Amino acid sequence: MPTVSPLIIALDYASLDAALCMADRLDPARCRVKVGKELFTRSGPDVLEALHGRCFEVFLDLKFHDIPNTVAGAVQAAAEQGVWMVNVHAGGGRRMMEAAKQRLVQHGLSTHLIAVTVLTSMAAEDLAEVGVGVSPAEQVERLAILARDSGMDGVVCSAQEAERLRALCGDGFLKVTPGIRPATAEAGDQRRVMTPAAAMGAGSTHLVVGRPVTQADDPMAALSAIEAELAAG
Ligand SMILES: O=c1ccn([C@@H]2O[C@H](COP(=O)(O)O)[C@@H](O)[C@H]2O)c(=O)[nH]1
Repeated sequence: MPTVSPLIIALDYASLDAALCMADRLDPARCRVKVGKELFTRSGPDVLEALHGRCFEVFLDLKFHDIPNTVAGAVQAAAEQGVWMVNVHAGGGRRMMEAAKQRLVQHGLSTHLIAVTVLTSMAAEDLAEVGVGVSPAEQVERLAILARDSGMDGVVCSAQEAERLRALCGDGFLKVTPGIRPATAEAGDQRRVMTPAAAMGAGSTHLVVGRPVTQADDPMAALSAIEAELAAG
């Protein structure tokens, strides 16, 4: 039975064993899990098989960004391994996103396909350094509209932009938000952050949480505290 929880726990570990050690403490009825670049580069597809075997729905967060044909093939490969969600960079452009979507449709694959807008680790000054002279909010909005018009099921953005995107793209357009930080947690390298309850209130559909749970002294207590915060609204 798929979970109704909005929580996606980022399994950012350097080995398959360490990731599965955490997964074995988590309950697939209470959260989904995310496999990112470090873990996938170390473990390869074995990690997907192991997590699926434990009944988790998996977000494969590899943020594909390449020419359309290459990204379409990568997205197809991910979907054929049964992942619940996969992503590309919206900055790859309309033709890249359309090719990826078309490939899923052609092969009858129902994996959610979303696009990264502006990384939650980036602030206005970071954007300016790479030649983007508008605010993160404006750039997110621009890329979210492009992603929607290119057939994406949603975007990765910060919760700070979720309310605006809900108004622009509707409730059904997924707003997957990393940069989630309980009030007492350190931001670390994240720049556009929000607490779990505030993020849901702003219109996030899914909350990606990594270090506040995985690096906590008591990860399960940290997860329970987030769930309690969400239940209290
Ligand atoms: O814009 C983005 C896109 C992806 N991420 C990923 O989410 C988690 C966040 O982990 P924390 O430890 O909670 O900061 C991590 O795997 C990132 O690669 C993101 O943070 N921002």
